[in-house]
Amino acid sequence: MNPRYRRILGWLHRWLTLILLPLFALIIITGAILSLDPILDDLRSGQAAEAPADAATLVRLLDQVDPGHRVRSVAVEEGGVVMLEFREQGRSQFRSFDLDTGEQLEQRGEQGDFFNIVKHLHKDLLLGAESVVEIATYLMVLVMIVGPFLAWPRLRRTLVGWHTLGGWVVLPLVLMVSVTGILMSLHIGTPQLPRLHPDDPRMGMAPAIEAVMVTGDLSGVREVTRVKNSAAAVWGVDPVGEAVHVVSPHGVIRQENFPGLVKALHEGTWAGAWSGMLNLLASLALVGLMGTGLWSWARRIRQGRQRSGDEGADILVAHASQTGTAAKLADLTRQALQAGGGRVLHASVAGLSMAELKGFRQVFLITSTAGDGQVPEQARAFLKALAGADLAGCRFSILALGDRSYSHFCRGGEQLREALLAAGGEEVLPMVKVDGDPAADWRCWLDQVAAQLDIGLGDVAAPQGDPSVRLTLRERHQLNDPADPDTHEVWSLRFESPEPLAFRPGDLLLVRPGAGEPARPYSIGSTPQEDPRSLLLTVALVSHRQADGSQRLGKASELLCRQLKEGDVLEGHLRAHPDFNPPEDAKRPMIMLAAGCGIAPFMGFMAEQACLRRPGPTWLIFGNRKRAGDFFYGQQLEAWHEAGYLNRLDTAFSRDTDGGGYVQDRLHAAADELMVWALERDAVIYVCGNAGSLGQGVRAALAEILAAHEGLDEDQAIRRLQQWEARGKLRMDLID
Ligand SMILES: Cc1cc2nc3c(=O)[nH]c(=O)nc-3n(C[C@H](O)[C@H](O)[C@H](O)COP(=O)(O)O)c2cc1C
Repeated sequence: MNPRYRRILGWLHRWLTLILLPLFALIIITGAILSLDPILDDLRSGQAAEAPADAATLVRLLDQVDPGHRVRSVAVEEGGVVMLEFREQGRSQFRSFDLDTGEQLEQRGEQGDFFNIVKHLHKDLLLGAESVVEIATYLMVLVMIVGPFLAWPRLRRTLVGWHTLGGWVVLPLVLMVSVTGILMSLHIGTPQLPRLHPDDPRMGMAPAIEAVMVTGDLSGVREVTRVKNSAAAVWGVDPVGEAVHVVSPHGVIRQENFPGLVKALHEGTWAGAWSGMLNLLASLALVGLMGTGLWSWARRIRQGRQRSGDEGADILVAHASQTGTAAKLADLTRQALQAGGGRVLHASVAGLSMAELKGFRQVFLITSTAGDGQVPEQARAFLKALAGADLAGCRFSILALGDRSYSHFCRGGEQLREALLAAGGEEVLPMVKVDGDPAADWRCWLDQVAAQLDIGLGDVAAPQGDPSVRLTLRERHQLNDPADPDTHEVWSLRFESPEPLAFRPGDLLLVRPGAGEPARPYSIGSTPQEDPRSLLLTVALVSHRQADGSQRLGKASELLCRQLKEGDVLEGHLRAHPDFNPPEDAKRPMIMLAAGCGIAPFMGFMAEQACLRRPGPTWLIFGNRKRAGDFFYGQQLEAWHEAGYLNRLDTAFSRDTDGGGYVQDRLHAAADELMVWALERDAVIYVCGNAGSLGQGVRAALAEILAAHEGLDEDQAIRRLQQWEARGKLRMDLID
């Protein structure tokens, strides 16, 4: 379906239910209670007699036992027994009598008033507001009809899966109950009753039967019930056959169709207890559908909002981090300030709105610099939003992490500072720039922060530095086809450490190609679960075209791909990258989107998956140029797929005819499935590859798919993605 229409329908389905929830719930729950009436009726009445009672004998019995005309209903049962319902002090009393002798046989009490009150609540909210109930019922039917347009029924063991399948299965039943309610309110399919007045005297049961005997030649009676307070319906046999006569002070009308299929369907009386149970089932199904729908909606909102810290905090510690250092320091800052008595919230800038920023007494921002003097990927949208923002009154301080060996030292921090000042923010502490290991500078800055806030510090945990490692190159092989000039030169390298290492797949090995050279991070694509001494790297040879047309190779990648020989030793540092490790919850599904050497960390994710037999499902979309020339680790990936460790494997080879295009094209092609994984199963989406092509393409594709699926406009979808990023549901490890 056209995404726009689907968006509108999804919006209607959700918001009508949310807005009218109390009304819907009241109508449905009272309906469920009322559907118990025919069930209880069936249980409390004995077997209906095959032969009707002689009308004259029944009148005689009624005259004898009900001279005051207090009986509300009469039912003729097997064995010459007549059950009469008396009304006494607002309660129903059921008494059975022998038809011939008039002797009383049995007596039972019943909460008659209860059903009456519930019925009125159901019909007019006890306020005479019939039209409100009618309109709510129309809208409820609209919500029901829209449901099936939003998703096909498929067996999926998720909350929304059950909601969708359940909605399809019970649709005819719930429509029957609600549409018949509407028809009744429109008097369609209901019998023509005599015109009754509110002050009409109430017809006694015996006079009603007598009236039908006179006008309709009634011979036998099966049942007499009350109609609209004053009239009575006499069910019996006349010369034409089985008949119902409605008797009022205005006369007798023989009914062909009483109470009519519509009413019988709505009230569940067309097949006694069975039809009542069907109606009860419909009501319970509606309660279940509302419950599952609301729960999944609330869960999605929660998914987007999670942050760590205090509710109603007045101090914000925000981070903008590429490889996790700033995030770790920001969390330690939060802990220290909280322990000192501050009410502190820690969040990534990715999920922060401008309005929110102004709500804090003070904002402390820890940011690193990435790429070639850029803000980290997760801060790009934030930086853009600052451009048009009014942050007058927002008091901020920045700790900028960096490395002097890069040409734009701490440029990321500088850019954010300039943008905050331009938006009217007030800088409280002068910006501190950190070169390399941030532990000591951060500790000094933290003291300044505490002094500025005038709060003490609790126990301050020292941030762990990056441990150094000595690795021996054991094996290196080229992943792309060297004979194909269309492919990039990419190598797979296996290193060995003399002692076991503590790391996780997705952590980084920092490699400094020479003294004074900046360190370059490489994702680790192996798992200590398989071998804690072994590190797998996937490295693309970087080459820049210089002004004179010659090629210059990236120093770190040249060292790894060309200069290092098998058996050579490499010194480096291990850096934890908690934002890009497999999810802590082993059952949580992972969606891995990789382009080119972006496959690097996922080899480790998958190795761990296979080693630990992790139960969470996995889905990899790998993109490159040519299947024949650069399907990196293709055999291994297919083997994992066949063995069931990789549940779904999609490929996109952009230069092959029918190769599947780009990763984002595969996302669009599998949009429905993607939403099931992301929204219903709460999968984590990992993206690794080039920032420009893969990063932007995937971001745009996810926003479009989310917008169409969730009924969001473009801005809302982008904001939702930012929230996903802020809480680690969408994790990007991109290279400029
Ligand atoms: C790929 C890469 C590019 C970097 N570019 C710069 C830079 O241009 N200027 C700078 O001062 N620091 C640069 N750094 C250093 C980081 O800002 C620094 O290591 C910081 O502690 C990382 O923090 P994070 O883990 O929170 O991203 C770069 C680091 C990496 C890995």
